[in-house]
Amino acid sequence: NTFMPYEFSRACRRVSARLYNVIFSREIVYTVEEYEDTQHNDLYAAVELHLSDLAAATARRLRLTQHSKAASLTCSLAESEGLVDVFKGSKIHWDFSTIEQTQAISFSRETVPQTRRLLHMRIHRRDRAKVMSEYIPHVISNAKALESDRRERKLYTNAKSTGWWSYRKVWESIPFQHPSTFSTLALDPILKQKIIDDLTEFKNGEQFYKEAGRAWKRGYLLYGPPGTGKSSMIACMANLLEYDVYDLELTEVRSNADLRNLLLNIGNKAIVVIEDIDCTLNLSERREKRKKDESQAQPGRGSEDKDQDENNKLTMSGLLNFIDGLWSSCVSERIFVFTTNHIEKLDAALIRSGRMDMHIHLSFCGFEAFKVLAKNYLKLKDHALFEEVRAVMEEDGVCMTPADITEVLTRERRDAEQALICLIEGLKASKINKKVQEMSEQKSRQGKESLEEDEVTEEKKQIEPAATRSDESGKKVEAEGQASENGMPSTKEELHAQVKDP
Ligand SMILES: Nc1ncnc2c1ncn2[C@@H]1O[C@H](COP(=O)(O)OP(=O)(O)OP(=O)(O)O)[C@@H](O)[C@H]1O
Ligand SMILES: [Mg+2]
Repeated sequence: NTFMPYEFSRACRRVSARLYNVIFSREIVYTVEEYEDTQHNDLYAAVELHLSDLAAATARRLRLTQHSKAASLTCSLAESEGLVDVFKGSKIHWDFSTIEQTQAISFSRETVPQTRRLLHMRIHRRDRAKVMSEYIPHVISNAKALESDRRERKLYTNAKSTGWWSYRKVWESIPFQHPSTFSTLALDPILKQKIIDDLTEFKNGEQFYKEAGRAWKRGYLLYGPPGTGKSSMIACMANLLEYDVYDLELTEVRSNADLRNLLLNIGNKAIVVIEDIDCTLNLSERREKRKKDESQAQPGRGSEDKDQDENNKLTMSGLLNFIDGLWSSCVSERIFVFTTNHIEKLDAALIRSGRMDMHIHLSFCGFEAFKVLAKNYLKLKDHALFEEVRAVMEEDGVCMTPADITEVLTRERRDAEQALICLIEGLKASKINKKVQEMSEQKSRQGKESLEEDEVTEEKKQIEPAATRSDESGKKVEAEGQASENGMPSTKEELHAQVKDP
């Protein structure tokens, strides 16, 4: 410093370093800094995540981090530590370093940390093009995949919409931790495989949907009696695809605008669920009820608000647009699942292909499905009583839902044989119950018909002269006599007695 001014020595160093690089070194060094000005550099986070596993396996000094939202730990290189990543035959050297900043001045609201973190990538000159065009995109996509694996999945439900102030937070969430997976789901193996294949194809189908010009979304309608595993299957889907679940409670949605707002706040990689759609879909009835409630609550409100009410309603077309309108295509990788116990009650427009692409019927437990339950609940792969279970299950009229069966197996799980005996008894009883139910339904149907006949006769009585009337009533008594001679039991006890002792 005494003999050579600082500026001159710095210029000399620069020139000599450049000359050395040009003449001798074949390396190129890229630096990825955590913050560029005050902006967080996404590439830094991607590289750190990409190198995490490699660092854990090869580096000797590491930093361990647990982010509040991440499910697992992240390993990263410690100060001055390095590693070598190999990509398509090229070696990529990564080193980590930090620079202590004496002062961090920030004019924006974001604060810049005092320590600047840097990752240096050293590559051979000949690999420059390959690294830029292939390696860096590979690092980014790998980091994305890792991030979705590691992040904690959420179960969202729509908050009650009470007015404009609730727009800011339309979904409330808790961590999604349902243990149901396709290996624990009792279902016919062929159907199960078909569903898994369909879901996997959907997840990997970004290119296909783009080329076909379709929005990257798919709809599943799950229908069947209560307790056949519809809700469980949604959990299985979420666990297989690693998507968040948005459980949409339609009864809390006031208008189409609210519904659209909810839709816009759903991220990608999401399963949007509407449970028991047949119960929540009676939109017109619900609307009337709400209007009535509101007018009761505010008696001053009169017809001048009618027009406004018309605009503030949830309609079927609003729901159809929610599923496949233009707005629904804004975010990709989304699955819609509706469940119902009564598919016949649903509007054909709602369940047409394109909205509900796959209709999945979940029904009573078959033998193959039972084997899955026996394995999960009793740890049994085979047993001497299995054949008897199969025989009873295949008998006509035997029907137990997986939920009923899991109840028996849970109760008797300490003694597997006892559990199977109870199950066989339960299956046999279900047959009797079903017959009793059918017969009582038949009887109530007949009762209704005869009531209608009575009404017709009553009307006739009023029209026809008295002489004819006596004839008709005579015939009717005769007909009733025949019905009881046919042996139709009149009380429930009689029905039971007949079924047990035919
Ligand atoms: N297919 C199945 N495999 C394994 N367990 C099942 C299955 N179906 C039902 N269960 C068990 O029964 C319970 C109830 O099932 P679930 O809630 O999935 O039925 P659901 O079809 O959604 O009924 P609902 O129509 O009443 O909503 C679950 O907690 C699960 O333990
Ligand atoms: Mg359910």
